[in-house]
Amino acid sequence: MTRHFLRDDDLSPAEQREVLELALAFRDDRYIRTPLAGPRAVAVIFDKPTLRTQVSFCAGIAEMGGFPLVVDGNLAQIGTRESITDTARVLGRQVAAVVWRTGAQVRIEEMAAGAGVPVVNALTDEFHPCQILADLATVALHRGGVGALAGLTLAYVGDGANNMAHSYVLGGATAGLHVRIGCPEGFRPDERVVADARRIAASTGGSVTVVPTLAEAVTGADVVATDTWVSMGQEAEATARETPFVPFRLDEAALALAAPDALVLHCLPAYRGKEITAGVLDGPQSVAWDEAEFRLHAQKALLAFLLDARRP
Ligand SMILES: NC(=O)NCCC[C@H](N)C(=O)O
Repeated sequence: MTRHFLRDDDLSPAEQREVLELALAFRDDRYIRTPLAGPRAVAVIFDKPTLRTQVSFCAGIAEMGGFPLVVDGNLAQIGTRESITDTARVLGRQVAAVVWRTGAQVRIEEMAAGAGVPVVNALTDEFHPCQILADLATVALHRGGVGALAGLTLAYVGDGANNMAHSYVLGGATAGLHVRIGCPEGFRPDERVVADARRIAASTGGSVTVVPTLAEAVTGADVVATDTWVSMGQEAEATARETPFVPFRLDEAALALAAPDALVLHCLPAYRGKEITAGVLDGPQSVAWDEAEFRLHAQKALLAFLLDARRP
């Protein structure tokens, strides 16, 4: 059966652990698995800006023996020049897997339905599951392994309605984390995603709570995360998207509420002085640079898992 990674809960808790263990192993030895040797091509398509995601997928695919075929979404115009379904059928006959950064989640669902090869979500408006794998692997590295994740409290503050928040909710629940989202009213996560995550959390021992203040989210947390207040595609609303989030800025006073050794995550790009202060992002508790490195290891682990899962 062809496996896809369109949202965080496409991996079961056991599968997520397997991928995270492999991500840590790839950190120690970049060439332990080369499932794309041949080389086989992987299409890596971007309908939105990218730096980390493009570099980490391309470097990772190359390190696994494959060929990263970057497709500029502006040229391909998927869904406009050609239907998503027709594009999926064409790509599936030519490449080993499809990695796509696009807008609405339904677009990547349509791609997965027609491709016949693994499809990976490299960020949509709704989810950013590859980033959460990198985040979880980073926390595991600093907290004594994948087995140490369950039971930790992760606080995310800022835009609770964006892709990162949704993926923290789902992927965090899968890992058995207690996920606390601190966000303004009007920027809360999708209730359906929260409900799905709570169902998962019931089996992993995790939990999901959405709270209206930064302090309620961050106090005592083991991990504190934030993200831009203006996600890609929301640039026109940038001014309106500032005032409601100011009380949710991750600054030194906010971090002082967390556990004394709390780790700070930021998926980057970061806007110092907006959602996070320079002192926190560049400070001793920040693991944002390990997190950026783990995009590479985690995505290699994911691709290796998905490509293996296809073998009878
Ligand atoms: N490291 C990344 O891939 N960054 C993701 C940026 C997430 C942000 N919420 C956005 O959608 O623009």
